[in-house]
Amino acid sequence: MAANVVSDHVSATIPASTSVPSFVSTTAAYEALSSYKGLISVAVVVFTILALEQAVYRAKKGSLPGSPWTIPIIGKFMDSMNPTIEGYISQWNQGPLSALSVFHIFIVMASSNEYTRKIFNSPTYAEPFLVASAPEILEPDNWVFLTGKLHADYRRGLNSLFTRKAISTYLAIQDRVTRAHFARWLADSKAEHEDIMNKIRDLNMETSLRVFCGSRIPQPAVMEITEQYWLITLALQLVNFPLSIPGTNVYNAKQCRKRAMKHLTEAARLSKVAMAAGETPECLVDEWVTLMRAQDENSKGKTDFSDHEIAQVVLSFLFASQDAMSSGTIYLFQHFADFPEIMAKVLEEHDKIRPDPSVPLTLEQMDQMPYLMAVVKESLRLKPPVTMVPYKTTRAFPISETYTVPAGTMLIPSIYPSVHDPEVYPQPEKLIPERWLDPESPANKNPKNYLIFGSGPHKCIGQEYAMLHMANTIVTAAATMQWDHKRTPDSDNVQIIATLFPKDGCLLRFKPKAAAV
Ligand code: HEM
Repeated sequence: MAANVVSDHVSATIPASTSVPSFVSTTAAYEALSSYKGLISVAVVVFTILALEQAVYRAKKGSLPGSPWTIPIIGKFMDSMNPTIEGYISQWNQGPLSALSVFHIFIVMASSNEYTRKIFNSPTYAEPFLVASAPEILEPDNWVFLTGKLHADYRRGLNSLFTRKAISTYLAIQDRVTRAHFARWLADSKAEHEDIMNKIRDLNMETSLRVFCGSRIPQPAVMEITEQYWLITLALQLVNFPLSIPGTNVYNAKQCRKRAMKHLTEAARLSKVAMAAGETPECLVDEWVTLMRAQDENSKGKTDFSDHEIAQVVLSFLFASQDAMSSGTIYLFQHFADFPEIMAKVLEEHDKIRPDPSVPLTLEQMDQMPYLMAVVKESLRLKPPVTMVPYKTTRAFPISETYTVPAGTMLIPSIYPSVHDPEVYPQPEKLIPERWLDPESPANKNPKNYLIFGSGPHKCIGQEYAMLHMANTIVTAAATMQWDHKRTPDSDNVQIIATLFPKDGCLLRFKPKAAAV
């Protein structure tokens, strides 16, 4: 019926002079109108969806600053493909909380210290939300995905791996591995300056694997994991094709994880055999197995870790540390070269404590080098490896008096603004290690701003180990080698590959030190 009405109307509008027979023109017009009508219907549906998208975004955004509209469908996808620190700063400058959306994922970013800390410390409302592909990469039952009491209990079982006593035994391993890498850097040193990104990544990976697994993991396995780990870093970018199909970053990372897990599980098995045979513990896994053997049912936390679980924990440590440690170490090398007066002061302090640089440093000696530790702390502050940590709300989160973050929102506490706050760190863009030496300085009076390692129940478990590893690496490098930095217009610019790196990769040239052993 309706069709007739339309066709009558259309035929009436066909000019009488047309040479086309009227029944043909009527049918053609009818078809044209039908497809026109179809197009209109599609347009109405699309328009409704887009309007709904804007309405949902605006409803969730509420009073928060941020674009009043979201770019249809993709939101700020293009920005997240190529993140820049300038882009983040402009988002943070919008307010202590601001909104954006990427592919319908509603995101609230916190820039103030107050809100950032509140997110880190509100486990009943928000939990860490690594990248969407993380469960594929690490396996969904990896302990890093646990929450609440389960997480706390599991983590308690791991705390013994990072006590001062444990860390002091790792220093000698770190020393041995880093010196072997320095020797190779010197042997391979060319006339031109070279990008040190890969050198540092390799050094950190081998150090970590030897600290965690000692000789329980054979050298070819160390090399295989070191060579392939980059595949995991690539899959960790905030935006990635989410499915694991051949050729995608997530698929490649998964294959890399499978190979790494095979080696790490075997290392755990060998460690259990060696400890049962009464061998002396020589690495983190050995210490852990020894502790497990000594624990009884009254011990707190989880104590019965299988080979697979041990391997998963080691993998989680690699996952959490490799990029951040590489970022922190690269900037230390760059800062030591760019500020020779700071390097000279570190060496002056060091030479009194360790006159013979061929001997590994002990933890007690590290304790006697406050200036060195201040430089490491300040270098991390200036270029925080982790600028923000994605969390997700598990329920509506009344974060302020005027705004409640909806359940299921990606909520991002940002570290960078807290450690660049000019009230707490005057001249925040300058490397000033001395700010950490005066107990009355605003930096020391406001420890809550130093969020480099997070805060709350998920605070970095490897913080002390990481600081000591980086301090040991840089001071031993400075005591045994010389290097100069080829500065480029990009040396102070930042590229974000999961963590922060100098945009030019940091071009250095190494030489042996005349008096170095
Ligand atoms: C410069 C080096 C490092 C930096 C800047 C860093 C930073 C961080 C940050 C910001 C977090 C999130 C904290 C939170 O959500 O509150 C974190 C978590 C974590 N980090 Fe680190 N980290 C570093 C090195 C390491 C190392 C060496 C290890 C292990 C040996 C490690 C293991 C972990 C683990 C397992 C977590 C998750 C803890 C949990 O969920 O309970 N990190 N780290």
